[in-house]
Amino acid sequence: MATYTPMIEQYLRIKAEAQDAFLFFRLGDFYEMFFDDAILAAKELEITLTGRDGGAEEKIPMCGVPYHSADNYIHRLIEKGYKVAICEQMEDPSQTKGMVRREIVRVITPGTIMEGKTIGERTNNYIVSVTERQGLMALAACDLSTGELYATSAPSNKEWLRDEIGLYDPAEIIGDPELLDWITGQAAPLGKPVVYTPWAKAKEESARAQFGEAEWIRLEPERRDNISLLVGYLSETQKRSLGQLTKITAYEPEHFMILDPFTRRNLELVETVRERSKKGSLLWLLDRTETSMGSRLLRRWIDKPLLQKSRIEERLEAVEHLHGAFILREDLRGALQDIYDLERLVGRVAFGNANGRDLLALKTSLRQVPAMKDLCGGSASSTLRRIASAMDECEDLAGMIDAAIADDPPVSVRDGGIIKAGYHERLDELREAGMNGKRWIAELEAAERQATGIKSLKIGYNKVFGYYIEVTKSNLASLPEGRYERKQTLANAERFVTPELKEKETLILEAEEKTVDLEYALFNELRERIAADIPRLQKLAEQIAEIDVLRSMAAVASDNGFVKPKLTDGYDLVVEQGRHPVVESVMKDTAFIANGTALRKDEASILLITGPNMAGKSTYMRQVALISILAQIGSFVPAGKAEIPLVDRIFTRIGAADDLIGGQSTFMVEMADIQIMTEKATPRSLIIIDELGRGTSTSEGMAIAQAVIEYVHDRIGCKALVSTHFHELAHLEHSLTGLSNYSMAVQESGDKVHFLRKLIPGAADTSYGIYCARLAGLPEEIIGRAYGLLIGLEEKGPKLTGTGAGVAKAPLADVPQAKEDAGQVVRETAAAALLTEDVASKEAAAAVEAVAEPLASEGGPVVQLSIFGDEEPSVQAKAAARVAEDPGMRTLINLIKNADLMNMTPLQAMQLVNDLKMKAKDL
Ligand SMILES: Nc1ncnc2c1ncn2[C@@H]1O[C@H](COP(=O)(O)OP(=O)(O)OP(=O)(O)O)[C@@H](O)[C@H]1O
Repeated sequence: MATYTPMIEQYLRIKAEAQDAFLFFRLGDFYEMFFDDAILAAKELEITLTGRDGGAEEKIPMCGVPYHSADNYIHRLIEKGYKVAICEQMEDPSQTKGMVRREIVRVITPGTIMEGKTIGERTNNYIVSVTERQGLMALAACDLSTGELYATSAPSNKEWLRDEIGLYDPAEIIGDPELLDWITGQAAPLGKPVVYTPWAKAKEESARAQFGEAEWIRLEPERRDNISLLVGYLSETQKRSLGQLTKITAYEPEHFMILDPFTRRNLELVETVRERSKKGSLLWLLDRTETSMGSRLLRRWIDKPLLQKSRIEERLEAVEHLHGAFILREDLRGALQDIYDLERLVGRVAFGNANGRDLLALKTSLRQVPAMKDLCGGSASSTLRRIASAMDECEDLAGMIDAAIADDPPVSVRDGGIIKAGYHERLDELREAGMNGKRWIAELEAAERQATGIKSLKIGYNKVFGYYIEVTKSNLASLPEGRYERKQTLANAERFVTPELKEKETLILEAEEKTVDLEYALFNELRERIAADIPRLQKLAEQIAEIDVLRSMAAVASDNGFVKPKLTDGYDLVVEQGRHPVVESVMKDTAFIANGTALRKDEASILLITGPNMAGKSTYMRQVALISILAQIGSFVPAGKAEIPLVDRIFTRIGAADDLIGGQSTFMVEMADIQIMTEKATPRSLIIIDELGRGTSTSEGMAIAQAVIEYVHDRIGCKALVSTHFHELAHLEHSLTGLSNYSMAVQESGDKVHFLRKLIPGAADTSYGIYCARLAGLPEEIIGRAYGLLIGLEEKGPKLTGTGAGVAKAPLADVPQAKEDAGQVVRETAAAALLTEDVASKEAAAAVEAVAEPLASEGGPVVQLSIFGDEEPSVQAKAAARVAEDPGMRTLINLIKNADLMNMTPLQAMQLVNDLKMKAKDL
């Protein structure tokens, strides 16, 4: 064991308390790091790694950052997902004999950081704690910088937990290790890198004291447990009062529409799928708020659309009035523009790091409240009047700040200049003494100049020598002997002091020191006084945010031609002239084509939408979901008219987010989503599936698509929009009474296709996939070849399926040649497979034939099996005969033959497809 110096021993003792954090160990004007911390920090922060003698033979790795610029380094580490423990000197080294006592004063973690650019102004920064006890899962989400704390719980269900966590987009998650393990293993698209800390130390008593007995006992036991844990973690890391946490906003999950993280991403509610930017999302379109608090609240509303009609209508009522009152909107905007981020200001007041400028910002904000209150109080909206009447103007607090804080206070609270003259008698006296002293010095300077005749003589001040008389070398001869004591020699001047100057200096410096100390004490007193009123300020911040959001929604509605939706308790969703709000807003040169939607219980609750690529299917389906969400957050909607039933959950299965999922195949993800949908959807849900079944072979994909659609129709009975490339599924309209075929209209002219973006009744018969490939700029050679292959395939298949019926219509000059080529390739491939020694290929080829034949003869489902064409029949027939002897093949054939399709449930059909696949694999 190495023996270290006492200081390194002290370091190691303290480091043991903060194993998972960088320990910033204060040594004079630096924070130093040692050992592994130093090696890693030097790399992460790109600072020099040095060594220090620490008593052992080898030097200890060390690096450090200056105390004054530490914040910058701390934020860089936090951004990279590390924690930083700040260890300060707890005693004045000049007054201490031996080693200075040091302690960790705060552990800064990604989820508890209060300031700096790590936390976006208009976004929350949450730490989430998760627990599970006796079949119940609980979650609490806390933003220390704003003082928000949300709590909820539900019967144990990991998907629920994942969805709920997704809403908060936390920077840090603490709690039960098993739950954390599961969450880390999830592919759920959490927005930013998350720090996970298993945590089991609860502080129930502190939590109870923090929120008060009345609030505490109202909470369910599992929520109490969870919050006790969170408070345990916060007090252990923050080591100070958490005065900004004044209330717990508990909520029941079933009061809000459920949107899983994939749906939120697919619908680009708060960020876009590709760039993950706010720009281009629904939030971006809706966010015309003036305050950061408003912006954060709007996001929470989008995250949690309401399910209670009365609450939605309350919001709609306010939006409607603001929509029609341009002047009121503008007046409110004017007032809101001068309101700072009250929530974060209050957070800093509670945390003890608010400065003079923060308090001035608080005062300026509070000064706007009376005008807002008047404007809302006098409006025609009962919702706005209700908010206004509950608003506390906090005039007393604004008055206190106004009386105390100077008009232009410095950033630091320790250097004086922060308190106004006239606020405190003793302070005024001390300032006067200081001023008098300075005046005396000015007079002395004039007198000395006169007495010595040296015009350039001046009296100056520095921290080391205090006040001095400075005389240039050329004038030294004019200085009388005796009275002047030499203190410092410069290149071309000498500095002196006199006894009377020293005496005055003591008086002046004493007065200045006392002034600064008193100012600091007075400032703290005021800050604490305001801290005692935090709940009032937080309530006010909420009301201002709400007005800001309602005003913003009205402005968006007015500028974008939205209308007020009619909410119903019924089933039917009927939209006339609906538009996709974001796509419409970014379209510059062309107009967005509006489309209606009618999903009715007794007519069509499922729309099966076919149509070419690029025709606008995804846009249309997303638009229906967004209109529902907008209506349920209390916003107007982009439509001519809309009747919206309350939707309890929106499921989306849209390919765009697939690239986010690591480790699982697109198809498996699709199936897992569908599985959750079949389990969780209710008749009040809305399902949106884009290109169902596309992740697997055409035949299986189509079978699954049909089975799923039937299940949604027969078992769930909810509203659904399904787009598909499988035009064959159009026949479902005959067997499913609640399904209607629709397609996106296109117009062909010459070899061009025009997308009309209009939803029309009836199914489409082509995909124009290759046409779209050409639009995307693929080389003509590939396009020509693809058309050729397609035509070759079409002519050879047992039945023409899916894509490409329209291809023949495209008059491409090189099609005949391409077709010829394609036929040749197909022939060669089939022949090669059968004639080589590759047994697997031969058998596969024959198996295809063998399976196809009985299916065709029994009129079973049509399968796209056109890869071999009908050349070389004798070779294939021989191979088929050989394979038919195989017992495995026979089982497979029998399975298909005996399948009673008419009496199968959709899930049984899926099971059958799966069994077939397994059996085929074994062959
Ligand atoms: N109603 C509309 N009015 C005007 N332009 C539209 C409309 N709908 C879609 N578009 C434009 O068409 C483009 C393609 O739309 P979308 O992605 O919805 O097509 P799609 O049919 O889903 O295609 P794919 O099957 O290839 O995904 C959009 O990016 C948008 O710019």
